[in-house]
Amino acid sequence: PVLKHDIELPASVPELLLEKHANFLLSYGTDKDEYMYCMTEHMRMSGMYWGLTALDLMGKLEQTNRNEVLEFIAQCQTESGGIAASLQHDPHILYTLSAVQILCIYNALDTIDIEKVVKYVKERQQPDGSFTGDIWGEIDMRFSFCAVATLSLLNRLDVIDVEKAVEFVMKCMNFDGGFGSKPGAESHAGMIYCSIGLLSITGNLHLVDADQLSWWLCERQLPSGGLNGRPEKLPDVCYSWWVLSALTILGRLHWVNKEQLVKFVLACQDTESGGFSDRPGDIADPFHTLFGLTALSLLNTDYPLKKINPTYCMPEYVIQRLHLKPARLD
Ligand SMILES: COc1ccc(S(=O)(=O)N2Cc3cc(-c4ccc(C=O)o4)ccc3N(Cc3cncn3C)C[C@H]2Cc2ccc(O)cc2)cc1
Ligand SMILES: [Zn+2]
Repeated sequence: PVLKHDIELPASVPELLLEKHANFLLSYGTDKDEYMYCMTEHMRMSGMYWGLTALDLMGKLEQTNRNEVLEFIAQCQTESGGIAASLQHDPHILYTLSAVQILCIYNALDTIDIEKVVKYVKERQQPDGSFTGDIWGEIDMRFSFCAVATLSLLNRLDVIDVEKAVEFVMKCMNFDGGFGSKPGAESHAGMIYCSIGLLSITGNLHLVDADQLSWWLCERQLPSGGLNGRPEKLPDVCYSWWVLSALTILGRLHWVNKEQLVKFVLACQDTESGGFSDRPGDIADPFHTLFGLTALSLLNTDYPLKKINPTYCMPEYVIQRLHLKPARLD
């Protein structure tokens, strides 16, 4: 039997409900007892990065409490220099990147000890060029991207062995042109974003077969217009980001059907609460809200959204303010 790997879109989809999405994000986490607020404490720093970046894209950053956020980040920096997701939590490279991204958006890098952040990230690199996520030793190519993105935002890529880091990423490339989380792991759109992002920052995009990889990426688009992360999977709005950002860096964004994808993304809006969910009809969250908006930003729609930088997943004006020029194939 043919397995169902796609969804039916409703006949009509709502317009972009920007005010509702802004209110959804601004009120997320105000009720400290709210179920989702408690359930996401372990990734609070990333949740704040997703919400603040989405609000900035909508031109609502001045409605956020800048001082409260900066105070929280400073309190989350630990003895090791690494930054934790929440107070009293352990530091991790995922949350160290999220914190540095937020500080760059607020133009407030001087509110934490940068030298100690650099030391923490440097200590994560292994002899084979790979990176651990924290002191417990888990290796994942995601952490290589986090390390390189964090250090490049701080203009301190000099402290790690970039060549070895690139060597490890290329060991994660598969015969289908895609990338997995470790050598031999299956290709996944999220891992392709991390590897292409790292190669973009370090100026090594010539190492990939752009046509073969872009073909694998645009194969992610389904009849519903949505994109999935691997063959045989259901579409999900966050894959719009992983796939579109990589295709943009590879200079082949035009290979996807823009109109159908825009329709899918708009169908993922929650017209009641505001925000985007992974698929039409599911619960909205800040993670999918950011990636619904970044997809519309990358697709050059007429909606009043700021440009997103495909390599760093941060507003383009912030990357320009930092004088960063991540490479792209044209
Ligand atoms: C709801 O189940 C999960 C599963 C994994 C995670 S995760 O932290 O490993 N992560 C990010 C992620 C976050 C959310 C979410 C809900 C509410 C908030 C508040 O900010 O954020 C939801 C999902 C999610 N996932 C899981 C996912 C998304 N689409 C399909 N799935 C299975 C992604 C996951 C991995 C990740 C991706 C990017 C990143 O920067 C960090 C982690 C979180 C919740
Ligand atoms: Zn998703």
